[in-house]
Amino acid sequence: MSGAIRRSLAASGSAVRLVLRASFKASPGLAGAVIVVALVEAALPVGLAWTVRTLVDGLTAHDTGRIRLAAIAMGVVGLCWVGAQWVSMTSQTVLEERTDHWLEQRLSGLVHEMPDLSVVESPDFQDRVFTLAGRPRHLVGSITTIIETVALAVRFGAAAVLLAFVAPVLTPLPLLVLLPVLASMRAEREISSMLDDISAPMRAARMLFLAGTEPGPAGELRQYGMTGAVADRQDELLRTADRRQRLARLRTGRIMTIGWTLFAAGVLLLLWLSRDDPGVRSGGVVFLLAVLAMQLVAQAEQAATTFSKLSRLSTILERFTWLERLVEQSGDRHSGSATAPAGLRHSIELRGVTFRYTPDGPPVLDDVSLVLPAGTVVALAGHNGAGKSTLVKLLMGLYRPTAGQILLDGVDLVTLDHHSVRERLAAGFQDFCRFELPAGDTVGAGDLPRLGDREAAAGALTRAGSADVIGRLADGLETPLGRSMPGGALPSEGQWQKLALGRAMMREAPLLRVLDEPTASLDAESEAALFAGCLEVGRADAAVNGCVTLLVSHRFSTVRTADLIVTLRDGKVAEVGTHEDLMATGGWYATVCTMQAADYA
Ligand SMILES: Nc1ncnc2c1ncn2[C@@H]1O[C@H](COP(=O)(O)OP(=O)(O)OP(=O)(O)O)[C@@H](O)[C@H]1O
Repeated sequence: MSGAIRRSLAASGSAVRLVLRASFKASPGLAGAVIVVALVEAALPVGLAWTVRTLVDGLTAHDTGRIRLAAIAMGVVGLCWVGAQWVSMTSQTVLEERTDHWLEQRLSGLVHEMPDLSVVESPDFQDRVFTLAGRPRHLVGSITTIIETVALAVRFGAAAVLLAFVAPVLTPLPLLVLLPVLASMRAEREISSMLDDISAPMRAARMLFLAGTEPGPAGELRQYGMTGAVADRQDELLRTADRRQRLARLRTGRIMTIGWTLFAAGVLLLLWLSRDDPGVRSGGVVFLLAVLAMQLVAQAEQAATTFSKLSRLSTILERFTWLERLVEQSGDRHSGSATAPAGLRHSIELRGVTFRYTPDGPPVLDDVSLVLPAGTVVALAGHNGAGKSTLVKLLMGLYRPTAGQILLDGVDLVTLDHHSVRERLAAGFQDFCRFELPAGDTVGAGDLPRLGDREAAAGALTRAGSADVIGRLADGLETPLGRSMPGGALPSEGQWQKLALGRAMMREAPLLRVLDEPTASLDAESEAALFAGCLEVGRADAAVNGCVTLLVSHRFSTVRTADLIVTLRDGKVAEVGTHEDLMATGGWYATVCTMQAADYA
C-alpha cells in the first residue's frame, strides 16, 4: 500500500473518531441508536440473497418446507428493511443537525479561545480558518457517511462469506470494490489540495468584494476611480481559482476512470475463471450470484462515493484537529495558574523584551527594558510604526514576547492565568470595535458582569468626558446602534470612539488602563474633556490600587501632563523622563513638542 493511501486511511480513521466524538457529544442516545439500526440494515441484503437462493432451490426441488421457510424469511427481511429505513431516516436527520450545530459552535469557540492574537492575525491562520468556515455544513451527513462505510464493510464481508460457501472461486469478487474506492480516495486528495491552493485567492477576492460594499472603503474606491481595477483584480483572482479547480477536476476524472476500468476488468476475469466451477451450477446459486452481482455494482458505486465523502471529511476534520491542537498549545504557552493580583505595589516592567510577528520577520520591538511605576500616568510617543501599539498588546497579554519578560510587581505575566489578568485590565484600542448593540451594552461590554448596568455605563462615559454622546441618541443608552440592529442609529466615527472610551472606563481600579490614540476621531473640545477625565480617573485609581495609566498619543499638549514620558524609535526605547527632563535633553521629543506648540500658537 502506498504511503499516500496509508496516510489517507489514517486521516479517514481520525475523521471517523472525531465525527463519532462530535455525534456522541451532540446526542449520545441518538448516535447509539443510529449505529445499531444501520448495522442491522447493512446485514439485510445478504439475508435477502440467502432467501432468494432458498426460494429458487425450493421451487426447483418442489420442496414445500423450503419454499415456506423462504417466504417467511422474505417477509421478516422486508419488515426489518422498512422499519430500519424509517428509524434511520428520521433519527439520522436529527442527529446530523445536532452534530452540525455542535461542530459550528466548536469552530467559533476555538477561534475565540485562541489567546495569541499574533497567531489569529497571521495570513496562514486566516487562510486555514477561511477554508474551514462554513464547512461544518459539509459535515451534515458525516455520521451517515461513517455509518454507510461501516455498513458497506459489513455487506462486503457477508457477501464474501456467502460466496466462499457457494462458489469459492468468486470469493475475491467483493474485494474488487477496493479499486474504485482507492481511486476515489486518491481523487479526493487532489480536490483537497486544490482547496488549499485556492483558499488564498478566494479570501483575497472576498476581501475585495467587502471593500466595494463597506461604507468606508467603498467611498474611497469610488473617489479614486478604483472600482474598475478592483473588479478586474477580483475577476483575475476568481479566474485563477477557477482554473485550478478545473485542472483538479480533470485529474480526478482521469483517476476515477482508471479505477472503474480496473474494477470492470477484474469482475469479467473472475466470472470467466468461474465458468467451469461446479458450485455455480445450481439454479439457486445462479440467482444468488445475479442478486449479489447487481448489489455489488450498486454498492461499488456507493462505496466510491462514501469513501470520497470520508476523505473530504477527513480534510475538514484534520483542520479542526489542527485548530484544537493550536489553541491548546497556545493556551498552555499563554497561561499560568496563579491569579493576577488586585493591585500593584511597585511596577509593571518590561525586561529585555523582543517581539517578532513571524519567526523569520524583523524584530518590531528590540530588547526593550522599561519600568512603569505603580500609580503613574505614563505617555508613550514615537513616530508611525515605532512599535507603540505592539507594546500595548504585549502588556495586555494579547501577544507573547519572542524573548524577555513582562513582570507585574516582579511576577512574570506567563505564570499568571491569562483570564484573571485580562479581568484586571482595561483598554481603549486604536482599532476599537463598533459593537452593534444598544448603546448602554456597547459601553457596558467593558465589564461584562455589569453589561446591563446603565448607571455604571453612564458613569463610565462621564469619566471618559464623553457623556454628551448619549444626549444625541434618540433613546439614550437604550438606542440600538449600527446597521445590523433594526432601526439602529448610525453614530459618527467620533461618537463610536467616545463609546469605546466609555467602555475603557467601565472597570474600576484595574492594574493597567491603556488608551491607545484615544483622540484620533475627537474634536478639540472632546479631546480636552477626555484627557482631563483620564488624568482624574488615572490618579483616583492609582490611589486605590496603584493602577498604571498608559496613554499612547501623538498630541504632545496632552503627553506633557503625564508623570513619565517614553518615546520609542524603531522598536527601541529612545527617551524616558518627565516633560521637563526630555525638553532639557533636546532630543526627538523636544523637537516635535516645540514644533507642535508653534503650530498651535
Ligand atoms: N499583525 C501584524 N503583523 C505583522 N506586522 C505588524 C502587525 N502589526 C503591526 N506590524 C508591524 O509592526 C510595526 C509596528 O507597528 P505598530 O502598530 O506597533 O506601530 P505604532 O507605533 O503603533 O504605529 P502608529 O503610530 O502608526 O499607530 C510596523 O512596522 C507594522 O508594520
